[in-house]
Amino acid sequence: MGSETDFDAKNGIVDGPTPPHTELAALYKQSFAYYTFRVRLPSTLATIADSLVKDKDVLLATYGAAAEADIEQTTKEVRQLRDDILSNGPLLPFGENDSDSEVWNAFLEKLPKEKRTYFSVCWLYAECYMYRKISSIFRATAHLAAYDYFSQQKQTATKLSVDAMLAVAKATRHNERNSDTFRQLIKLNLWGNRCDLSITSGKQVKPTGNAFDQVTDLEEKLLIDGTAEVWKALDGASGEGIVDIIFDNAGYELYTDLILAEYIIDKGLAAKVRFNPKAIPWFISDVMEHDFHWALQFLADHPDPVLSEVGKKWQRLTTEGKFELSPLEHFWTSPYEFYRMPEVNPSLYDRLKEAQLVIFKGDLNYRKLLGDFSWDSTESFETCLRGFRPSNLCTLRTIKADLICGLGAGVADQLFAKDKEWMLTGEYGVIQFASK
Ligand SMILES: O=P(O)(O)OC[C@H]1O[C@](O)(CO)[C@@H](O)[C@@H]1O
Repeated sequence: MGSETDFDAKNGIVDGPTPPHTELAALYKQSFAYYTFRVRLPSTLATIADSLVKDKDVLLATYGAAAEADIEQTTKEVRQLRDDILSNGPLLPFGENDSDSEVWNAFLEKLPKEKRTYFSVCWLYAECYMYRKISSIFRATAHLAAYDYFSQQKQTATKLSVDAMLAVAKATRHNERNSDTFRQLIKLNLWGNRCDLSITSGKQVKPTGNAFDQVTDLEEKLLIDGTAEVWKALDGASGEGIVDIIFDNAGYELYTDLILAEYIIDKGLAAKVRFNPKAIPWFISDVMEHDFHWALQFLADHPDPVLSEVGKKWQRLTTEGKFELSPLEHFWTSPYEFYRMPEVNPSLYDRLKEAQLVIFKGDLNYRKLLGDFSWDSTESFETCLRGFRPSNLCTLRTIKADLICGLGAGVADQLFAKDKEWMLTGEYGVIQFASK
């Protein structure tokens, strides 16, 4: 690879920030997208390839000796993908016949030709493409097609969170139905989104300290607090309804999702909470179906009786259908912004319409709600949703990408004056609500 300057010149990189009211893209050198494609994602890919080499014996023991050639092939292809990104290669159609290939290929086909490379296309599309591409490398093999190459990292993250999980479990067994308790739990859930593995390119972060003290301490970092409206949407309803949670990360965040879901069921705020997992390994730590079941079993088997009781209770709620895993939807792992859901996946949109509240977790879901666009920071959330209003909806997001809306006048400027990287660290958060 040539020098940074050669790369930038060759690929028409613009030396500046993303202009206002523009699609985010790695094309802008001072954007987080540029750093993501130059540094973070190549590092994620290197970790996958290195782990395949390091874990070879374990993989052979699990998938059989015949998997050796697949391990070599996938290692090679993942490294190739890394090189393709570092040389701003093209986004090519998927060759295989998987259920979502057609949707992906139709999407790629509609992109203007000059925009079909990692650094020229919208950041959201390129990053989703990369995770879909990794999945297709493994799916094409005879023995590793079902292998979740992120599962070890997700399980380690869960194990590292046991102290925090136990403290939360002990503090939440005798909750009351009231807006104060709900406020604590929704904020606990919001700050749980700090623990995602993709912002750190896979480096583990152990949640420490008392989670409820943190909720209080972090109050000034919560830039928009729509909790009261969310509570109204739940408390004012019949209790017979459905709440959908569009999952983000496994580990501690998933645990706090389930703590909130348990409260919603136990306090009669809804009859069912439906969880929406990812169909393929996604952004390192996103929850897949097997992560959900693994987490419940991990808790149920835990030697600590409080955690074990929690795990068994959540398994029971799942058996009773009060916790429900929604059918897998490839839409969540497609490149589409959510405002395009009614056209691309009308049945999913209709399903979300059944809910009294839809909770979108995390930074990537926020990017998909807003459509990777440099909105004015004071633009209203409703405007930025571009008509996506299947039901009452809210977003619980710690800020890890350079886009936002709904802030008061001058707030973003003050934050930039304090720290020019304030949008990239997960230090700040928002709870934004839009009614149906
Ligand atoms: O797990 P989350 O909160 O969706 O965050 C996903 C990550 O993906 C990004 O949106 C892009 O890589 C980051 O900003 C963030 O680190």
